Amino acid sequence: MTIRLTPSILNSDFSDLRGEIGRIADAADWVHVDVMDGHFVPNLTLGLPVVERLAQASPLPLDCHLMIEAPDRWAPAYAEAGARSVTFHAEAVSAPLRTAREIRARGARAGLALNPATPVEPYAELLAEFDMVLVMTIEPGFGGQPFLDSVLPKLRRTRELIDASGGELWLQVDGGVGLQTIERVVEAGADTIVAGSAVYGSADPAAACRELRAAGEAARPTAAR
Ligand SMILES: O=C(CO)[C@H](O)[C@H](O)COP(=O)(O)O
Ligand SMILES: [Fe+2]
Repeated sequence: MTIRLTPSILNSDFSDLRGEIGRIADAADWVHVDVMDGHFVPNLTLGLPVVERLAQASPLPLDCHLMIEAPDRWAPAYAEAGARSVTFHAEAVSAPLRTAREIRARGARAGLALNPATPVEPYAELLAEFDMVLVMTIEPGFGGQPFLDSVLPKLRRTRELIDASGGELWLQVDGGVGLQTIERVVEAGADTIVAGSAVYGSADPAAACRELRAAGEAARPTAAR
């Protein structure tokens, strides 16, 4: 298990997204793009036309986190727009298998996101259809919220289910992850780390990425090193 860093541009300068991604290009693995529709979450960010242009302009592959209603209808279009990973919420989707298959058929990785109060067990049998599970460690909608320790048992349980499935799924955490919390999530089994304000709240986002990666690698469970 290696640590993958997928910094979120949610709290970056939206008037210069290409430049903001450029600041982390040498220090991160992917860029996490938070798509919010003002309905599934009480915040509105950006949508398909912006993702399509970013996919062309970004030196890093796009990891799109869809916080939208009706992902059945919209998620495949994000794969077509060039996102290399498309994650939709379990709470919003009607047909998770069909939607995951439609994302994969368009050449992107398919992710399933779980809000803090959503259990993972009902999805255990579906994991083979996905490439990633995203465990939210805040209520989605806004960056800069405090990390919810209460989600850690579910994170551990998700790691167990992924290992038992024999699959190669990535386990992503999103929300309130920074130098103070990364050790906890990596010890609990996360291998793919979203960090928004911890990266773009820093004067040197690339240095913040390198520090986070070092702290994450140091916390990796011994057997995984
Ligand atoms: O999905 C999100 C919010 O819903 C963001 O990815 C997340 O909040 C990142 O920001 P921070 O690290 O500051 O919590
Ligand atoms: Fe996110």
